[in-house]
Amino acid sequence: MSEDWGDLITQQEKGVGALNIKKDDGPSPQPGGAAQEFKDQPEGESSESTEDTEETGQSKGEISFLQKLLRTRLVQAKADIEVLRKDPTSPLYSVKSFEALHLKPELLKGVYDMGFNAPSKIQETALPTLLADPPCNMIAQSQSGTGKTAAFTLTMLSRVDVALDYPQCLCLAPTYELALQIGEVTREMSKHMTGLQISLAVRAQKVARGEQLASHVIIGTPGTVMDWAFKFKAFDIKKVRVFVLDEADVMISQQGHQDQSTRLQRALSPDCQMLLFSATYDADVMSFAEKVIPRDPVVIKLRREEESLENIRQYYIECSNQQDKFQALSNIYSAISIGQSMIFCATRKTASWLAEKMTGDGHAVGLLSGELDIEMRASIIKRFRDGKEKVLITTNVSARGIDVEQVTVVVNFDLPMTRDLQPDCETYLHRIGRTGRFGKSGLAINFVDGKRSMNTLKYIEKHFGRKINKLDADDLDAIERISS
Ligand SMILES: Nc1ncnc2c1ncn2[C@@H]1O[C@H](COP(=O)(O)OP(=O)(O)OP(=O)(O)O)[C@@H](O)[C@H]1O
Repeated sequence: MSEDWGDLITQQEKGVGALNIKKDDGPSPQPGGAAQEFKDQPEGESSESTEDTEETGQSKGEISFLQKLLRTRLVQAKADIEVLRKDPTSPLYSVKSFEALHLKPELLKGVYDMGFNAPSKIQETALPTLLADPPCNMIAQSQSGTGKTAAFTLTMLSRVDVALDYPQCLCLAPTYELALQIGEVTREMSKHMTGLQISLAVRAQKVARGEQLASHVIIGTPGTVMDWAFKFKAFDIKKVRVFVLDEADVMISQQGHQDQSTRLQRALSPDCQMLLFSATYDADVMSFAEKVIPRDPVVIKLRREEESLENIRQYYIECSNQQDKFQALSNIYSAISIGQSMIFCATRKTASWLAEKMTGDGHAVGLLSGELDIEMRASIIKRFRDGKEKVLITTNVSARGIDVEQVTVVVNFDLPMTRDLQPDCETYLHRIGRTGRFGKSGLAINFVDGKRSMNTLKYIEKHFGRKINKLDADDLDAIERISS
């Protein structure tokens, strides 16, 4: 995925046609830019939110996009794959290398240039089927970060004929930012495919009446794609050979998107290859998937990665109030050298208070919270990933999907609770499961202030069957020892 928000922002300034992304020195959200479109969209429900304390102002699309920005690499997924074929006699192919897929040499070069040495689990299972002839429809589910985008991008680029000057591949994404991300991956992967042109069908991009697109791949949001296809007739949807619907689980959170996607799909030629990707396979996603991907799709489901707390040393510190917690935090930061850390607070108010206190103490702190617009949050994530800030203070917004390699310490300034104030073990796992990945050891420190939070801690300890040791915030030697 793109690591450069600046690139994404500048793309909005370009006209329809080939992606011609100008490099930008850093995040420079444009006031009034196209990302502003999101403010008008309905707010999504985050299962991580609680009414008066948490982030409630974000759509699923925004969350998905921010998680992508926080992720720096492929999530390792377990091998448990379920493949449902309508034709039980079909062999289940699997490839262990990109060479085995017999890609066009220029495409293979693009894949290697992106640093992909071998296909991921979902890619190794899906790609042989995706690239087989005759083309076959597919519904594929696997958790975020397992390589789905690369899988369908590769499919589109494998099937495109650069000699033909009209759109042949159409990819729908639920939001502007997600569409731009896919555009970025497609651009990178196709960089050796001379003449290949990509158009972004997002609200900021206009087509003139009567204009005929000569680009080969269109990536966009359903509403704009519909306008281009039906209102402006800027391309002939019947000539599309590969249709991809990405992030179906996010897409269905908006009825309008569902309807638009379905209308577009119905206008496709019957022999167009239709693909749907989703990070989850709840019943509502599957029923939408079956509606929008008819005609015997192959269904691939990859079991969710199970995170483990094995490599993470967990501690708790008893404090009497917020100020006391801050003091404990200061002791920790003075006693151990921390690469990068994330601190989770229950409320925006606490998060802002803490950010101010820590900044006053000379720490380089980023504050990520829901009241900021998406451009600001993207820019904060980029700065943190680039190491410009060592501490990221946040509420639950970023608990999931964080995979910033340098994060060695996670602090629960407040323990995670559900909406009805019960211990939230799942969020705890997502928060601290982000350090200590890939065999590295991580450190999680929990602040406990009072009976309720002590009960929460005990509950979490019991739930995971792993001891959370007590730490004395005034014993600097002990704090020093836990870091070694
Ligand atoms: N075969 C591969 N080898 C190494 N890295 C890969 C490979 N495939 C994808 N990646 C990288 O892993 C990360 C996640 O991949 P990708 O974005 O395709 O996942 P995804 O399943 O589409 O995630 P989401 O559901 O959030 O869209 C990206 O940074 C991508 O560049």
